[in-house]
Amino acid sequence: MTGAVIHGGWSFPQLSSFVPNRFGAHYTPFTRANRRSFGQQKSFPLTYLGDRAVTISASDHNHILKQLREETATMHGSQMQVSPDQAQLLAMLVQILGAKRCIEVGVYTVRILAYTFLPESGILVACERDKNALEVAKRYYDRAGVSHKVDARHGLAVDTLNSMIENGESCSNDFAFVDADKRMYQEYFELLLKLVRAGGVIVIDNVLWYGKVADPLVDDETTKSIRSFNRALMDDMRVSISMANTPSRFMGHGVHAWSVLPVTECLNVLQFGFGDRSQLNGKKANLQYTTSQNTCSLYLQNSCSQRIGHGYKT
Ligand SMILES: C[S@@+](CC[C@H](N)C(=O)[O-])C[C@H]1O[C@@H](n2cnc3c(N)ncnc32)[C@H](O)[C@@H]1O
Repeated sequence: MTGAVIHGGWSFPQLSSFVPNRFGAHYTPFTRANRRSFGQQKSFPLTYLGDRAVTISASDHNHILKQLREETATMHGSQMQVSPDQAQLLAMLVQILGAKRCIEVGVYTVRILAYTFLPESGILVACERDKNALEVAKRYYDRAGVSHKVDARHGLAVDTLNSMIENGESCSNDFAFVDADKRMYQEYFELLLKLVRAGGVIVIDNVLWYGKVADPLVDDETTKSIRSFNRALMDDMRVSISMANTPSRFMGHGVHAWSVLPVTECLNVLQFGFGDRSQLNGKKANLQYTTSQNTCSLYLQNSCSQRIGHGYKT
């Protein structure tokens, strides 16, 4: 096969030989990967693994958090809440870091677990533009007994972050989590680089955006914006980065990739997204596809040959 790549016993044509198929209309555009309906594949469906990961590593043992999840599930936008395993990873980072001052950009209702690890003198600045969601979050901060550690700011996150800088809070924060408007990621990042101290951690969610950043067929504004943010980060000498893939039951897409980006002067940043870091660098990305009788799957050549896209023959 011309241009084939051998990986893990499989032979895949290079992505470049796949792309023209779009124009030849051999395949419909990719859909989100790893849904249960794709469970006939040779690899384990990652949603299943996600379910297992949640079950074995991060059950909602905090009953207040569980109630919050249940209430949130009835709300508009409930799919936005992070899964328990992801929340637990954040909580562990906050704990390991010994964070005292945290910033959350895009709160919705959840994430209490992370901030229960803040010391009594600790503070979370919670930026959220949705008043209703923030009210729910505040009610549960009360119930969890952490409301004295939360400075809930209703409004646009950029305004809140700018006002913190104006108030002289630069370099005084240990940890930040970014999960609001994806098209604003670069702006949030620049502001947080000022606000978070050297040696702190910045966590960024959804950087691979359901695998769309690696799908050449997707060019909506949000995806393009995340792509360009990711590219900029790869070349940003102020940070060093890392990404962890975590399965996500609640997001329903199997692979949920998270990465950590430390700043050169030891500021650490963590990205969450979908897929693998190799997706983020156009030059290094090594995407392949494989076909069966009726389907076509897009793979990343990484340690676990993740399937990140799926299409059907037309
Ligand atoms: C994906 S949800 C956050 C989920 C939450 N971080 C969690 O982990 O469960 C995104 C939230 O960001 C908020 N948001 C979006 N754009 C915003 C902005 N420009 N300023 C403040 N909040 C924003 C939305 O209202 C929404 O509640």
